[in-house]
Amino acid sequence: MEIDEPVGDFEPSIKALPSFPLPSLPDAPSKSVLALQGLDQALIDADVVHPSTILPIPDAEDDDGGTRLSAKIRKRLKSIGITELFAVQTSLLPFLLPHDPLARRLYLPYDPPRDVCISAPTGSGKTLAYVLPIVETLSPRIVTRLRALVVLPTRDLVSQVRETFEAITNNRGLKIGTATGQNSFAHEQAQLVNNVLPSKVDILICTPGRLMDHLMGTPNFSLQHLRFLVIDEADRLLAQSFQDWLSRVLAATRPHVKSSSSSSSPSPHSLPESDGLSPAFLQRLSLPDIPAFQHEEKETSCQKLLFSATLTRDPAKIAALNLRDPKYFIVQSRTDGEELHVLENYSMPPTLTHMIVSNSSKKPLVFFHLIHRQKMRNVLVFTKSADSTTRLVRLFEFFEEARLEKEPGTAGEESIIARAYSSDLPPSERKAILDQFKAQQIHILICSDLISRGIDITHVSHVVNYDVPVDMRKYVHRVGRTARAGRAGDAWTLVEEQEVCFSHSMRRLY
Ligand SMILES: Nc1ncnc2c1ncn2[C@@H]1O[C@H](COP(=O)(O)OP(=O)(O)OP(=O)(O)O)[C@@H](O)[C@H]1O
Repeated sequence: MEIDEPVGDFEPSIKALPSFPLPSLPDAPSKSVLALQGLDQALIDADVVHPSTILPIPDAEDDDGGTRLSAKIRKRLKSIGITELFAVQTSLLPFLLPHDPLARRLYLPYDPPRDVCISAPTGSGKTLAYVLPIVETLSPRIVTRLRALVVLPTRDLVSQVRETFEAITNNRGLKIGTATGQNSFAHEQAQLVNNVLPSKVDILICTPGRLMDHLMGTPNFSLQHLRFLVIDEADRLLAQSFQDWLSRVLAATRPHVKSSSSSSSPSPHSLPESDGLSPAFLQRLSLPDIPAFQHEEKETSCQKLLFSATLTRDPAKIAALNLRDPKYFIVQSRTDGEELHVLENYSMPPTLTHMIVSNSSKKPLVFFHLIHRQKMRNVLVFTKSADSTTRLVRLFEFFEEARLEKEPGTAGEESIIARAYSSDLPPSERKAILDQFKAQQIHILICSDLISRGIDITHVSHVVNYDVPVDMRKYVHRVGRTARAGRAGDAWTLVEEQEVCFSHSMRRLY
């Protein structure tokens, strides 16, 4: 008989003993939870945008369609063939161009703007994502001050970004300058400042080395009015020291209040006499008659915008930037609950990638065969150095000559033209070669990593990694020269037998 079973009218006198659950291990945290541990909260709170997101730009004058762009800029975009905003632009524009006109002011000393980090695939339109808000915000300015500084790793990228700014401003209104060291220092100084007009440009696009030269050696060159500091290809620039360029630039955007006991005067170039002072820099003046100046805390209005397809997640490097309440945007496809994927991997366009294994002595022939077999034109080829670039061009020309001479049925066929693009060439020749490649007079451009980042040549339909890139980051930027702005493209990697393991493990990490 069971002890708690009622017998007749009697209630059981003994109840069953309570039972306790058997001990068990707690559930292991999910991979995505583990991946988030130790990460910056801002990164965890990132807005993840799907790459296929677009926003049409309406034709009507009085309807911005949610783009937050003025009718003038929308008209300008249409005239250069841009009819919709890409994913990175749809998320960044509303953030940088708030509805409230007060929040779009040039100076926001009491309510400074949040900094922004953007990770989006190669060719996804990051340049316009910062050019448009900068032009919109600065256009109403009355006097010219240096208000937007765009830092890029190479001269080629500086001229490319300048072209984009010029296409949007249509060479009217805002003044755009560049500083890359391509012209003499005195010439650049004369373009940027003079004694009457402290700044002759509203927007400066530059490389970090030349920026440092001007910061230290150009009188009246000041960053006190900066409203935007853009660091494009941020991971590469953050890895470069250049006389500690980043901390010096950041220091130049911030006022350092002079202590009343200090008798030292500011350095000649840090506080231009003839320039009007920005509100935050007013704190540096000792004005005994107006004590309020010293008590009101004003922050610099400079908003930092960091862009890359391979944005660093290294907390130490990000901390060095001293970001203000940063907002992250990540353009990447994911399904719900795939945070791990989002946070651990690089953003890549849907480029088709292939791998061919060959031994090193046959590599030039395999490459030659690949070009002909696939009937490739508009090809960008990456080698490991300027030397290998020159060698490969010679070999290719030699094979091509032999083919046209000896192979039956090639009579009258046009030769395939390959050219080297390397740091050994003078800038004017490099530009001429790039222009010929853009005009499709050169079919194959063979280069080292010099143009693996940022360069936008729309018709590149194939990328060949003749030499395996040293890491995944380089791989992403190289193959990102094709399949840009939603176009088709493919990438090939020639892997030597002894590199197969390395190549596989590198791509598995991706
Ligand atoms: N909304 C748009 N509509 C059509 N084309 C666009 C749009 N936005 C950008 N593009 C074009 O897409 C191409 C790639 O843009 P961009 O060079 O800004 O890419 P990116 O994201 O900076 O790439 P990378 O990481 O390689 O530097 C350019 O030719 C640009 O003109």
